[in-house]
Amino acid sequence: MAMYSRLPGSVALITLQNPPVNALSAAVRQGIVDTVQRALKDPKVTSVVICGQNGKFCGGADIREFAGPMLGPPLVPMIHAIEAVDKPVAAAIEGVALGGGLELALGCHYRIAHSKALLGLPEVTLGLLPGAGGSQRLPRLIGLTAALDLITTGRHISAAEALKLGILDQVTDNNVVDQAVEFVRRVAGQPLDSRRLSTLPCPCPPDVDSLLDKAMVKGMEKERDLLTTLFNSGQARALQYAFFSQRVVGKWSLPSGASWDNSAARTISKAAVIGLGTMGRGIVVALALTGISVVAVETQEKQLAEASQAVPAMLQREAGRRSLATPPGVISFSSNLQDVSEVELVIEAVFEDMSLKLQVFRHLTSVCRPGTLLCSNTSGLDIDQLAAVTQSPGLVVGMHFFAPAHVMKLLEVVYGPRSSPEAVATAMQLGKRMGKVSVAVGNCPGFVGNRMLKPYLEQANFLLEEGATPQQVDEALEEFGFPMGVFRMSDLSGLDVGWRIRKEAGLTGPGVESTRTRQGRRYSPLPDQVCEAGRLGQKTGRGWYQYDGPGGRVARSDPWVHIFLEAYRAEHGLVARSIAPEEILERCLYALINEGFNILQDAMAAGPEDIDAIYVFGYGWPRHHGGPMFHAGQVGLGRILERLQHHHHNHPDVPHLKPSTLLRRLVAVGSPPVQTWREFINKERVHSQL
Ligand SMILES: CCC[C@H](O)CC(=O)SCCNC(=O)CCNC(=O)[C@H](O)C(C)(C)COP(=O)([O-])OP(=O)([O-])OC[C@H]1O[C@@H](n2cnc3c(N)ncnc32)[C@H](O)[C@@H]1OP(=O)([O-])[O-]
Repeated sequence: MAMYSRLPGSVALITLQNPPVNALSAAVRQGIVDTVQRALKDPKVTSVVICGQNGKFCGGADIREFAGPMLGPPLVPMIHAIEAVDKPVAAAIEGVALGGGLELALGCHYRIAHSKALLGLPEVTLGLLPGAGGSQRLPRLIGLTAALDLITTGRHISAAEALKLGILDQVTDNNVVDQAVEFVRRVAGQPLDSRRLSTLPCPCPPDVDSLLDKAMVKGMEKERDLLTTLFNSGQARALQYAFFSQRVVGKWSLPSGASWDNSAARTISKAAVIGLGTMGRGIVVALALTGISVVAVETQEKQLAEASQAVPAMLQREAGRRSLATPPGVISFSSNLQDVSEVELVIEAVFEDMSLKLQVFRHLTSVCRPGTLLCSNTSGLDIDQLAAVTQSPGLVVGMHFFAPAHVMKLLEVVYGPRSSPEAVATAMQLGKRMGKVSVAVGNCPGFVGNRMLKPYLEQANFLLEEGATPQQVDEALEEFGFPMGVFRMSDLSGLDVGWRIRKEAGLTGPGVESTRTRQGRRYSPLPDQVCEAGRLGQKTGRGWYQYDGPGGRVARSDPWVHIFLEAYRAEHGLVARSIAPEEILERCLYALINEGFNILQDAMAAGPEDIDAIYVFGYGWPRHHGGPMFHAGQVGLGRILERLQHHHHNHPDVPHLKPSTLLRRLVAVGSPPVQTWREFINKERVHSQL
């Protein structure tokens, strides 16, 4: 909707009304068309101001409408009509003017913004282009180079930057509507031709040839054709899904019925971090950046001395990167666990070893005030076991950060069977304050992300046994869109991490027989043998690849690995075959997706959006493929099921390839869209089908 009012002094005010961001829904567009007409017809009105309700100008086209048929007046002619009005029209921009919101403002003759407003054309992040004249008006206003930067990056810019670029006519710290009204009163009666951006020539740099000039003449038509193509593309659907899944996960719910809207979070102002290795340091920085006072504890003196040098430098760098003032003096370092007695929340980030973590939790529960939340940054250990040694098991949750913790956006908040809704709500809210995408997940080995990673890694190793090279596997995955294939990623994270976990699980180590079947299923000892050869990845300069030296970054193919793989295959009587990239993708990705279905079935994630957000924000899953579960829907659930059956038939000793019951059930009911799975799963659970 849009509200019309006449202000004293012949100014018409049009207020967009569509909470929370005044997106340009069909009703809003209709409202704008009607109210602009009214202002035009009213002879007493000499100028018009368009603003948005509740401190937000406009968040753009209504993304929720993209999935359905186009209803109501289209955006492009509506904006053209505003530009053609012969009374001055100004946009009063508060909060945001993004996408179609900025395009609407560019159709107005003047733009006045509040100093805190953000502007941008983020369509590219949704797989679209600024298709309501933005790709045409912005270059005409600020030149090709600056416009291309904004359109291709989709970045949000401050009002100050927008003023400098020439997008805005005025920036104010005061009431923006009042300023805009005063502005249009002042300019009423002045000629408007030079303010109609779509009619202006484009200020091109001298080296742009005449071809481009011609292209600009047909720009509006080209924009429309390209937008139509993009609207129908799978990538745009995936990117729009990713936008919403990021928001859906914030509305968490637990099987107990506790959820974001019925559980109160505590606001934390004082926290402690125990253990100042790589993860602990990152967590300290992430907390400090939100203005929380942090007691950073490390019992090993050498590590403490190093951390107290490194952490302030990290904090300063990260604050600079985010254009924030470094919060002064919020971190205190200590070697004494006793010093955490006054904090409201503790995050334990010691070495991933259950007995050590248990020891820390026993200590914490005796040192901390009653009511202190105790969190563990474990990447897969049992939260319930940790809770069991404390006085208040309800106040224990997992906070699984991803390295580097001050940079990576994902946070898995792990609830155990005894975690209280308040503890989950507090951890979720704290994550949000730290700028993370927090996802609530159940307590199972590896939680969600690492649990799904296991079958993925396993398939990659089996593919090496069967004839692939690490490069071939990585290339197939990188071609799909991962920034790094599985072997390059493993080299980066360190091969000893998984090795230690396999040793603890009794899968390898002294006394374990070196066969390719362990604990009743196919097992590849390849990664263990690479570690036994002292090759732990980038940190040792050798792993699945070779590097220039320890800590080297550039992966190069290593003849040692090829000789090693040949010898391994010969020893086990395996005949190498040529493996197509399609098989590599199917085996790695479908095994991972299948585990995703198992996780949904086990209620360890509330819905497919949770899994997809985890993979996009924590594991480099290409955003333009939406996430593993969304991708499954796009490939077709029937096809995924059929291929899993095929691979399981060929490898019956690999349980991860056995299609999950949930996948079968979804195919049986006609493969409904991913957005409906949550409801389907809940119903199936009620009827005990899962
Ligand atoms: C022909 C067309 C061409 C045109 O060029 C195409 C476009 O304009 S493409 C569009 C280009 N525009 C963009 O890409 C801007 C996308 N939006 C954003 O970047 C952020 O939402 C914004 C910065 C505006 C606010 O951030 P914040 O304060 O952290 O708040 P938040 O993020 O949590 O959102 C609050 C609620 O608003 C909802 N919602 C938001 N925007 C839209 C929308 N356009 N539509 C519908 N809904 C939208 C959001 O889902 C959430 O809903 P819920 O049910 O409460 O979960």
